[in-house]
Amino acid sequence: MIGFVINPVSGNGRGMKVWYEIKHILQEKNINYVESFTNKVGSGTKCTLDLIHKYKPKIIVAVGGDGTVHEVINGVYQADVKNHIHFGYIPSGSGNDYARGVNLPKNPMKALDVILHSEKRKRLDLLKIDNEVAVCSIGTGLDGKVAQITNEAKYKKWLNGLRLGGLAYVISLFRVLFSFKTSDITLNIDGEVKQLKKVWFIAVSNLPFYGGGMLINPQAIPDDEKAEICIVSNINSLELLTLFPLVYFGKHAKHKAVSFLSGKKIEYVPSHYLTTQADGETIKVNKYKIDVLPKHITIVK
Ligand SMILES: Nc1ncnc2c1ncn2[C@@H]1O[C@H](COP(=O)(O)OP(=O)(O)OP(=O)(O)O)[C@@H](O)[C@H]1O
Repeated sequence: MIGFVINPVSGNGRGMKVWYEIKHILQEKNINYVESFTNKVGSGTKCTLDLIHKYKPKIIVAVGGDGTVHEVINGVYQADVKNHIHFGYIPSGSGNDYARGVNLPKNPMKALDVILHSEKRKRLDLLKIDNEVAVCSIGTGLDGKVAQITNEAKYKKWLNGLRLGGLAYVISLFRVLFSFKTSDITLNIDGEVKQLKKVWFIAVSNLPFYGGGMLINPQAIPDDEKAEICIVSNINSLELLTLFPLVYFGKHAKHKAVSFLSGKKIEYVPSHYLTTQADGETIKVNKYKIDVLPKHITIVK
């Protein structure tokens, strides 16, 4: 049996249209499936847990955007089924950082084909912070604030409808950049401590992309049992603006304000509270402590 968790409002309503097309094919092919619809922010995790407990599906599929991927993966994580239930994905959002990062088709019908016919599986690491996991990235600072503003913004909806979801992050960046307060941070990676000054953000990645197509950590590999970390610090807002377009091409690496690190246990203490995003969803954090969970989820490829 295959379990589908559908976010009907993803991609400004595209999720529901995609689901109708998929459902039609599933019925035509006599595939054994169950469905569950998300009804508010965060409900994808509960939908996933309910489907797993009731039906024990072999594959659980998220139909939505990166936020839905995040919620369903958290459901699989909380159900503690490790690699016994496999994760599939049908994109109907607009960010597509997960699909891009693991090389899945962005076309929903081609993605369904993979779920129905592919025997290929891959085990991915996850990033854990407090009791939450992320599959793409966890970012603290400016990117967390940009994600928060974007998720609350009306323009995200209509830009998603035009499949220009990435542009919403650009608009939000301009909205927060000049009022954002950088932070001094004590960073501990696998026991090695660094003092960082005037940090804009720390982006911890399992997959290379975030924010709807920015190649923030080009070296990130999702099954190497470590995270890649990009830190931007010690520049002013105008310099940051010139750096920003380079991130889309992964060309920010040579800039003096950018440093890359990697590790398995990452802990940081900022001088003031900073907003955090996990896979683009704003999360509340008690402790800025990220652990890499090696090969913790199996995906359909
Ligand atoms: N029925 C619902 N009503 C309102 N919000 C919902 C509903 N179901 C899910 N959500 C929330 O919608 C948000 C966005 O979901 P998702 O990321 O899947 O779509 P998207 O934003 O269109 O895609 P992307 O993130 O790839 O651009 C998530 O925070 C999710 O919790």
